[in-house]
Amino acid sequence: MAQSLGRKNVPAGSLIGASAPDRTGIVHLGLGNFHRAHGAVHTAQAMAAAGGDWGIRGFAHSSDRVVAPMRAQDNVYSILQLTEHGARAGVVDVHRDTGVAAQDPAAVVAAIADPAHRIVSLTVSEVGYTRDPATGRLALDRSDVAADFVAGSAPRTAVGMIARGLERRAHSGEPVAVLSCDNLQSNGDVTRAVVEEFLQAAGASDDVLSFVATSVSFPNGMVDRIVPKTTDEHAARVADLLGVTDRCPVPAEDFSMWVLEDDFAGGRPAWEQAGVTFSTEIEAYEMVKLRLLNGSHSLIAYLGILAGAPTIDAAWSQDFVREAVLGGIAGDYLPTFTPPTGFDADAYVSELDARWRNPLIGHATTQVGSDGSVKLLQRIPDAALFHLRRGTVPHRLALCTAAWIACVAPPAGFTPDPLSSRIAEPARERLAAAVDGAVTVPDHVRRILTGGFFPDALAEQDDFTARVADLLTLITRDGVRAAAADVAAASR
Ligand SMILES: NC(=O)c1ccc[n+]([C@@H]2O[C@H](COP(=O)([O-])OP(=O)(O)OC[C@H]3O[C@@H](n4cnc5c(N)ncnc54)[C@H](O)[C@@H]3O)[C@@H](O)[C@H]2O)c1
Ligand SMILES: O=P(O)(O)OC[C@@H](O)[C@@H](O)[C@H](O)[C@H](O)CO
Repeated sequence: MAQSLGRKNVPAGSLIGASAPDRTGIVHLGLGNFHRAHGAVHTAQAMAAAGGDWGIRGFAHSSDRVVAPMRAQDNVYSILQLTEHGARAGVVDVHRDTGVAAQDPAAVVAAIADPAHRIVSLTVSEVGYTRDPATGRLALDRSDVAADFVAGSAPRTAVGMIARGLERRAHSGEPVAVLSCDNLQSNGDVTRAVVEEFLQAAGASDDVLSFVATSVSFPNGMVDRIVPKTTDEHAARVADLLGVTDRCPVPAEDFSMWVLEDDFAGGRPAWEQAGVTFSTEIEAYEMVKLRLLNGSHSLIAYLGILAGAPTIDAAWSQDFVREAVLGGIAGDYLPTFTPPTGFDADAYVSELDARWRNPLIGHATTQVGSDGSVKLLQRIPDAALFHLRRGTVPHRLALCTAAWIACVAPPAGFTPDPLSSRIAEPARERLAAAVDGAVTVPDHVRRILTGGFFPDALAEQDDFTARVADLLTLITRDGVRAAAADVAAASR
């Protein structure tokens, strides 16, 4: 049996970038697969190029699924890079300490307050920002959020932990950047807004509010690397390639992109020497990523799930999925924003084609389709409103919405493919309550679209509601291919 991976057992030539020094300069919340394959890798490469005390103190939110195996192997792990031409593996050694936030929230607060830490980075998922879907503001009425307002209580939400950490840090006044690496439009601005809303609701002092306003930066950024969940096959592949056993490897595509606003109040690693782009056009990059990639990803996932496709590449190989997605990119998404300077849409779409086609990635449609009630808010309403306000209906955005409803809140009498039961949807119970007693598909759809799951501005658009209802009717009566065919015909 192969030896276990550990700091003293890193196979020769396999280290990605540099090992971090013992001093930590970054606190990371959301120690999952994406951070380990993205921010951590770019940081290891930046330290190889220019040094720096940028070791990472990483916290998972509530489970020790990643932390326990990482600790057992000195917090090193491997990246299994999966390309169409084969796989290769490398080892990352930048986490100097790991923990579970829910088990020790005081440690998170203390780490954020510690002046040695100059960046607090986040991959807490779209759900972790605890926002109200209808308003986009911090959901003050949620019980977990409200519980965190109580002075002296141990915070449970990510926003509560960040706010309490900054409140304590205000004593030293040391500047720090809070860096969201989640798939949210204007992710830095959103993070600042929810943290400041928290502090105001919790009665923070003017000194604290002023410290956060002037000495804490919240850079916006676009993050991109497809990083699926780890399977036993990935671990076996790593053992073959590296000759050691890794209990928590991370599979990833070889593509990686990170575009950041250069606004780091406490300094930053030399990421510009490690493949990261610094730009003043972040919003445009976010639009490209969140709409063309993520929005399309959701459509591929829900159409695929309804057609019984377990992975993105299996769904993407079906003509009706490709036609709907490519039509959506050209007709529903590209007209809605001005891309960054020099952006080549054809090249970008060709690259997406290759990335989605990659058979080694095995990205589960149900992973991409999970948390749709929160993820779709980034991917559908603003783009849909762009068209609806000009008097046209964005058919593929309506199709994505109908397919999501068919998967997670199916109308009475319709049973979606069994794959749909593997979708983690935090709003499942609230959706079921909203549609309880609905007698027709249009009534079912209206209850969801006006039930606080989407912004009011979209809920008011009767044409959109009607089109979603038409398409959901087709999905339930004639199948998902018939609905996609109807969209194709309507878009000609
Ligand atoms: N996986 C990808 O391909 C990818 C690509 C780009 C961006 N992202 C961003 O990274 C996020 C995480 O993806 P991942 O692949 O690491 O997932 P993951 O399941 O491996 O990790 C998710 C992390 O988020 C934390 N988390 C989950 N719910 C939370 C909550 N309510 N509050 C606070 N923390 C919470 C968990 O503790 C975990 O550490 C995504 O939601 C997305 O915003 C992921
Ligand atoms: O991150 P997830 O797994 O919650 O959602 C899957 C995708 O839509 C998305 O994460 C993409 O894989 C990613 O954004 C690519 O950069």
